[in-house]
Amino acid sequence: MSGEGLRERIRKVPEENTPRETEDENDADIREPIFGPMPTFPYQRFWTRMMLIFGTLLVVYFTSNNEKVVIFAKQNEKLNHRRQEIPCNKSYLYELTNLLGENEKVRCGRIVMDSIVNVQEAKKLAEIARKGLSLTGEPAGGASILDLHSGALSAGKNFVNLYALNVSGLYSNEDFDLYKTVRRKVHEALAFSFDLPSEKLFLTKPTFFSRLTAKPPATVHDEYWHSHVDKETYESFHYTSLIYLNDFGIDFEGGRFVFDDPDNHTSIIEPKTARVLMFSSGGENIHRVEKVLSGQRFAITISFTCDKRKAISDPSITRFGSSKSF
Ligand SMILES: O=C(O)CCC(=O)C(=O)O
Ligand SMILES: [Fe+2]
Repeated sequence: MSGEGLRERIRKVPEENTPRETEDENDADIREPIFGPMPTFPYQRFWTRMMLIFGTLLVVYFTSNNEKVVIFAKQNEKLNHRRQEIPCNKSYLYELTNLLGENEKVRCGRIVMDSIVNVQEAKKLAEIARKGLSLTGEPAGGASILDLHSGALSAGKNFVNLYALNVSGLYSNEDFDLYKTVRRKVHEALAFSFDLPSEKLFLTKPTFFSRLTAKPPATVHDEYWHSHVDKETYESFHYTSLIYLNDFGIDFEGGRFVFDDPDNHTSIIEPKTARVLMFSSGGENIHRVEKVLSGQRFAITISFTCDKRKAISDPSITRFGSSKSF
């Protein structure tokens, strides 16, 4: 077909009152395909629609917030040693390498161990916490703490010094011995798990019992549910350990421990009596505690540093003889 002829046909004006669609159809009739007929395949319409739907689903998947929740340790399971190794935050790694020397490999991550502290020990620790915390009356709400090292004890919006209260017979020698025994076990387990010589790890402050309730907190400092990095909150921390002293889902509702990881991923630890959670305290372990919805949640935070200058010693009953302020 000559080019002249083709132009002539395209120029052909449709008849008056002919609807637009018809016009196109007419055009299609007149225009002969230059490259031959369009290829077709069986069920073409079906497959085209399927591809459209699939494409839409893909777009929705990649633009949605893609939340992923993993229960790292369930309340009803007993874990010997569950670990997750993660890369250390840069500044944390730098600080630890400076303190430990190039020969020590700094390892970061999280570990849950349900068998290094026994249930009986955890129950005794819970009793120590309850007795001390009850001295200042009904829970004010939010988080209350008792620090046997400094004597700091929550009292409403303030703290009082437990050792200045002169409460005779509150604790026995055995209570302090138990505290030390448990601290040593955690110290050894932590050093072993993070591949560090235990003499390069020191107890540091603050190390404290906590009680969390569903009541509104007395001050913003008692709002325990905010995401944070322990190294930023408590400067001397390099490794954090927590021993849970009662049970999620039995003694209290809510109050699960949550690691907030990149890409909207969260990893959850459900508290259970005698469960030990240990983790590196740098920016690789952003975490929070969910709000307690009912009941009272008890735990003890035992913290460790690799900086000898920040070391503290175990608490002792002799402090009851003195009223030194904290
Ligand atoms: O009680 C817990 O499970 C964690 C508390 C905590 O993150 C903290 O005291 O820094
Ligand atoms: Fe924390």
